[in-house]
Amino acid sequence: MRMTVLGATGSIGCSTADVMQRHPDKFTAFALVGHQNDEKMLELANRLHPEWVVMTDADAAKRLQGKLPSGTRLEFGMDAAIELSAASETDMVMAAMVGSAGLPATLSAVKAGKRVGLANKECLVTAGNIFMQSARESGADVVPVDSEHAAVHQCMHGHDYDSITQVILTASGGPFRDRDPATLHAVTPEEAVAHPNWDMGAKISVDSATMMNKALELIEARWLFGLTPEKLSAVIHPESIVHAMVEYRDGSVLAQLAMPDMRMPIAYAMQAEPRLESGIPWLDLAKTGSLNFKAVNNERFPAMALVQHVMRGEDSLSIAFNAANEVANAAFRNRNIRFTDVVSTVEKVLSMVDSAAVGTLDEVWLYDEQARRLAEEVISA
Ligand SMILES: NC(=O)C1=CN([C@@H]2O[C@H](COP(=O)(O)OP(=O)(O)OC[C@H]3O[C@@H](n4cnc5c(N)ncnc54)[C@H](OP(=O)(O)O)[C@@H]3O)[C@@H](O)[C@H]2O)C=CC1
Ligand SMILES: CC(=O)[C@@H](O)[C@H](O)COP(=O)(O)O
Ligand SMILES: [Mn+2]
Repeated sequence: MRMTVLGATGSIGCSTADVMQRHPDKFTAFALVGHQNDEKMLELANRLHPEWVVMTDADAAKRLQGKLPSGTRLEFGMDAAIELSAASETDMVMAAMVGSAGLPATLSAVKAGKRVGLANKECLVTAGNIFMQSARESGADVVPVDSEHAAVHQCMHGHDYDSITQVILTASGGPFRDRDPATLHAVTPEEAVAHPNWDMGAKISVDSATMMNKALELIEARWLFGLTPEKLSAVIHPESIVHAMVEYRDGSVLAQLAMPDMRMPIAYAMQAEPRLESGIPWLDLAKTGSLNFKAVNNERFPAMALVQHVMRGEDSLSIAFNAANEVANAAFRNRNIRFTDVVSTVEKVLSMVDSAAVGTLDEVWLYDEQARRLAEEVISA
């Protein structure tokens, strides 16, 4: 299988490279796409010998000139990523850019009917309807990579879809799960990115701390599995060993368990059957001891209350929810706002946006830009 990896230089991209290298007989790199991290890209190119390297940032591409292994060609810009994602030489695209910036190249792969491993949840939150409709039209196989959604996929496989009564995503609760809410305004970006169980990029780590991640994942599940909000819920599970559960009409609940390491869902997306060796540590439940669960407290995590409103509204709300969060999350990481301002900024932006149906990509970008502008205004007010 010839792979194009979008976001190759990131956390998911590097875990994908690890799985590819474990199975050189099955996977080769057609194209690796990064943004600014030319040093990481050089290391990956020397390991995987792709036919193409693309840096969406032109300066980063310049820094790579003359350094890539022979046989690897260099391009720059998002258009090159869009083109290579749809190229006939690409069999599978791993969609692991961060944010709605990843939508154009991922959608290009979907429209070209590729197998798409979807880590980039922001694509579905921003344009779920258009994205899934495009997949139905092209025959693209969209396979979840997000750990909870990969778990749901496994718990649904071979079972009657109409018998599903509830899909339950687990949430670690992030680094501030047990912290006094009165102290949350003072937490630092360093504390927020220190996830207790997963080693991830900075943006998603902050999303886990605010629980925006779980809110985005409920919307992601809605589109991936075609479920109404009533059939979707989340439960706190501090150990991140059970990734999701699917409850059936007869009261049976199927769960998927694995150690928290993204190479497992990545390997499953790359080849579900027969299963691939992924390199993750074996789960030893006797060593783990106990698995704990408790209800999500929406007062501690207001993002989880907001998403209920968003899921029951039209798609403009979902676009604004994501875009405002991207702006506020970055502002927090840049120390321009406090941690507690992240979700309150999203809430304020939502209160300024009409709930309207969205039918085209042009409309998607209009709502996305409007919400970004509003979020900047809220932050600088
Ligand atoms: N990490 C994880 O365990 C999980 C991640 N996900 C999702 O996967 C996606 C990637 O997450 P993660 O790997 O953690 O993120 P990282 O921050 O580690 O990596 C992000 C990748 O996107 C690239 N990138 C950043 N900005 C842009 C841009 N404007 N245009 C094009 N490319 C860009 C980066 O390039 P560069 O570094 O070269 O600048 C990098 O390759 C996110 O949507 C996240 O929610 C989902 C489940 C788990
Ligand atoms: C690994 C993965 O899929 C992340 O989305 C992870 O779930 C984040 O953990 P929490 O959002 O549950 O803290
Ligand atoms: Mn997840």
